[in-house]
Amino acid sequence: MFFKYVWIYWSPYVVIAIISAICMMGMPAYQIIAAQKLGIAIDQGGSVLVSSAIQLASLLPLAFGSYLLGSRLSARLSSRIANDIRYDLFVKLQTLSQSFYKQARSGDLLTHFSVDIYQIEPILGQEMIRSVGEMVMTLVNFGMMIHISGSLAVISAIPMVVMLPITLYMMNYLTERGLEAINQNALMTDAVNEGIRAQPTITGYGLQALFASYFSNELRKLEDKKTEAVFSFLLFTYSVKFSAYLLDVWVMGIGGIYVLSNNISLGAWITFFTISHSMYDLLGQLVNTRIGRWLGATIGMQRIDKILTYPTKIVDAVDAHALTSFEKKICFENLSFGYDNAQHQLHEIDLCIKAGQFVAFVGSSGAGKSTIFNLLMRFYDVSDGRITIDDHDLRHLTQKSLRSQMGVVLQETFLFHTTIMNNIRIAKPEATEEEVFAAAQAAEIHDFILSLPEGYQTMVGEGGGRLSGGQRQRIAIAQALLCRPPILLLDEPTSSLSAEMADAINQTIASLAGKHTVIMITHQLKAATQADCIFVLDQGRLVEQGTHEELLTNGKHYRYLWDIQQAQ
Ligand SMILES: Nc1ncnc2c1ncn2[C@@H]1O[C@H](COP(=O)(O)OP(=O)(O)OP(=O)(O)O)[C@@H](O)[C@H]1O
Repeated sequence: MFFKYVWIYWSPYVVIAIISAICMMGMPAYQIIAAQKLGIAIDQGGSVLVSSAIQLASLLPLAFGSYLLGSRLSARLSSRIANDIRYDLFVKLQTLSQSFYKQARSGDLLTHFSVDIYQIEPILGQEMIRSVGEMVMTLVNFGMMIHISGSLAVISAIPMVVMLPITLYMMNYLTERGLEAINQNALMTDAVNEGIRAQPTITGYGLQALFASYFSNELRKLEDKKTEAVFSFLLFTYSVKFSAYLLDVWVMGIGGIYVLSNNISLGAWITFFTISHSMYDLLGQLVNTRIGRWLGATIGMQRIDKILTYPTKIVDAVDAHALTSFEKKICFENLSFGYDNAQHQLHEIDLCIKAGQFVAFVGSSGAGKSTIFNLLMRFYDVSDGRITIDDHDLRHLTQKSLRSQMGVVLQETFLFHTTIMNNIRIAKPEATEEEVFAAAQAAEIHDFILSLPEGYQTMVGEGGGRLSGGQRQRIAIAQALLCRPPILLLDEPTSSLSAEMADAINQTIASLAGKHTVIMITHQLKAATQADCIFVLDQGRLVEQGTHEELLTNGKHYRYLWDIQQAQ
């Protein structure tokens, strides 16, 4: 899996990577030459020492400069590739369905962009190039050892072959421990995230001690997981170091026998030993430093892979066509739906909404109102029956064209930390000022905006915090209206507002009907009294429909809900 991503993200930069790898071989190549010169000096006497030193001194800046250039190129490559992954991850997250977000943990998602990519970044750039360079140099070193004495080189390598399965087993063990530590780190981030978001509730109910204890529990688990991961890694690195020292002793012993039996000269043996020492050094680095980082990167990539390969459940059909307008009606035909196969949340719903109508879906909590909304936006596909828009099955339309016919106002408005002008323009950045003013006028917020000292250039604060709930909601309506959508979907647009503010927004909404098809989901019946048709849901079934007056006279469930709400 890791190499699949190496291939994907490296292929655009192969040339630069090769140049960088070659440059980085400057220093190891210098070390081989230095070892050769030393051997020659021992065998031929001190006379060649001065000329060797002069040659080495002139080579050193070249080798060092080339190494620095390679490092610079590979550092750039690391950041570029890490950003490519971040970008793909971000884009993928934008395409994932609501069902993904219902079960995802935000702390975990944020950890992908920080910890996971942080682990991958050096590996897919510098470390990869260094590792390739070190592997090549290891082979070159071994070739040199064979050149000096083939049999001595083979005997020297025997312990490495023995150690290979142990190393592989330990790598596997390390990966598992590392994955556990990172997953626990994500849980800890999640707890912080929740603690910040739930701050008003925590303070309001005096839950600080409870949350502190919950967080401390998560920290303790993190401490355990990290200790295990770090200790197993240390164990691994020490055993590699131990093996490298053992190999030195092994080569020294075997080499001694070779020299004593005149199989090689002392100078050749010193060259052999210096090269083999530098090869074990390289291998030690490769295994200790690089493999540790490689394992970290593999863990990060495994976690990111889950997102990058997460199936996009709602995809456009191969023969999907674009919906260019909405002129007649939206119909639910014998529609049933369940979030999972075990149970349906909506049962056999039949209804029609004519273009230009103002309709409302009402019902008690859990009746299925938001589910209707999710299906209309095609965040999910129906289980049975179908939804049509101007006689086109939603599943045969492109999602983009379907949603371009809709403007959405959600229960909780999210405003970006920028100006009012930019916030209204969010869905149509190219909108002219006049178009923005017209949308704000229709949402009845234009005059208020002009009354602010900086007018449309007023910064709204993080999450729109400098505006009241009602003002935020009107800006959200202006946002939705800017694209002049034929259909306006409103999800509990007044639920968090005062009665006075809710009445004012309800008047604004009613005034939009006719110009738009307004579909509102609300549990506040008062918000629906002006609707042309109210659909009453109960436990996922459409139990009644009609105008407010008709339902008050003939409806049982509606009348029941109305009486309860009036009594409150
Ligand atoms: N993502 C989901 N996965 C599984 N079940 C869900 C999911 N979302 C909602 N449900 C279930 O579907 C049913 C209808 O929920 P829905 O949110 O549509 O009701 P609602 O009428 O909008 O309620 P409320 O007024 O409280 O928002 C409920 O029983 C709910 O538990």
